[in-house]
Amino acid sequence: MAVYTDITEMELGAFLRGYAIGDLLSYKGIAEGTENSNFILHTSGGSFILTLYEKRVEKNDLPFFLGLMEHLARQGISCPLPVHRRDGEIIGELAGRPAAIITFLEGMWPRRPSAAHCREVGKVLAAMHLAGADFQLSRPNALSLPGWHRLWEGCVDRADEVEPGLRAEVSADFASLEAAWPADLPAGVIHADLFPDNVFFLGNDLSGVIDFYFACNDFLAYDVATCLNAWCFERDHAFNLTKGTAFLAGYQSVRPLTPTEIEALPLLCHGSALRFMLTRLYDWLNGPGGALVNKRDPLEYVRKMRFHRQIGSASEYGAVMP
Ligand SMILES: Nc1ncnc2c1ncn2[C@@H]1O[C@H](COP(=O)(O)OP(=O)(O)OP(=O)(O)O)[C@@H](O)[C@H]1O
Ligand SMILES: N[C@@H](CCO)C(=O)O
Repeated sequence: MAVYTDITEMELGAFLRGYAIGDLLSYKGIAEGTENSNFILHTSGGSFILTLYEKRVEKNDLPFFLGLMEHLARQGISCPLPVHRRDGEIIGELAGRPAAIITFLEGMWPRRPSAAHCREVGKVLAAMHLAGADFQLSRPNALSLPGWHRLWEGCVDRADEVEPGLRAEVSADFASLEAAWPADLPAGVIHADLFPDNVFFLGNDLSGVIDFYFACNDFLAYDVATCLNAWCFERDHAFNLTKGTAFLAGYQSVRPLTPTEIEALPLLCHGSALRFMLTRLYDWLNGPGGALVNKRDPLEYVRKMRFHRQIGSASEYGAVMP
């Protein structure tokens, strides 16, 4: 569930008087998502998403996230456009939380991504990387190596409860990834969480990208690695080379990867798999409500870590050297 903070019609009415988006016709909470409270609003001016930002999102980061959406939308990327209030601001306050309204995107996220979906995602990821190049704000990746360590400290003592031997396995990964992590690859603004549930399609056409709340500055190829993990594995945990090839070809049709980026992919995929394993493991062990609702499986990502460890070259993902 993702309505942590409820709002009354009166509160919402007062909040909406700050905007020029017409009269409220209806609103309801959205069950999907895990981080923030989201509502769909129908007004005489159209449909919108209202988000109340919960604990995990730093208020100081909101100008980066919302400013990025506005920047990308203006560059032709199909993503939500933050709605400005009558006073010109895009961040307000509702029910004691920072809150914003963004435009509604039509479409559905693909429950079973096809190679055609993967190709389109590759293209839009590369287009976002190019469009982000002249975005003026920056935000370091809070979930790179030092952030992974902080998460791990919160789980290490109980890791073996999730799978015996996990503690030793992950500790060894930290050592090898830290020793080899690249220092110098093309960098810029990355989405950092471009999973299928954050990409909408109308049929086979990509209609929009949402959820920029992990966006940050990091290696562009790290975003490529995250998508290989999120889009190109099957439910039985096997890597699908056809999907990997389609995703990378889509990406490279818009922004060719450098040979150094391609060579780094196995390492970046391994690191990105560790990153998502860690947030999942942390939530699994420390999240609210014990073992209840909406918890994502850390072991899915342990399997991906194991897969990437034995990769010899990025051609095994479908990458073609320029
Ligand atoms: N601009 C939008 N247009 C249409 N639907 C949207 C839009 N933004 C969000 N949604 C809907 O709200 C749901 C939750 O949004 P979002 O993914 O941003 O939430 P979240 O709490 O950050 O979740 P998580 O980080 O776990 O994905 C989405 O699955 C989608 O159904
Ligand atoms: N995409 C993340 C969830 C939070 O955005 C995951 O699958 O672990």
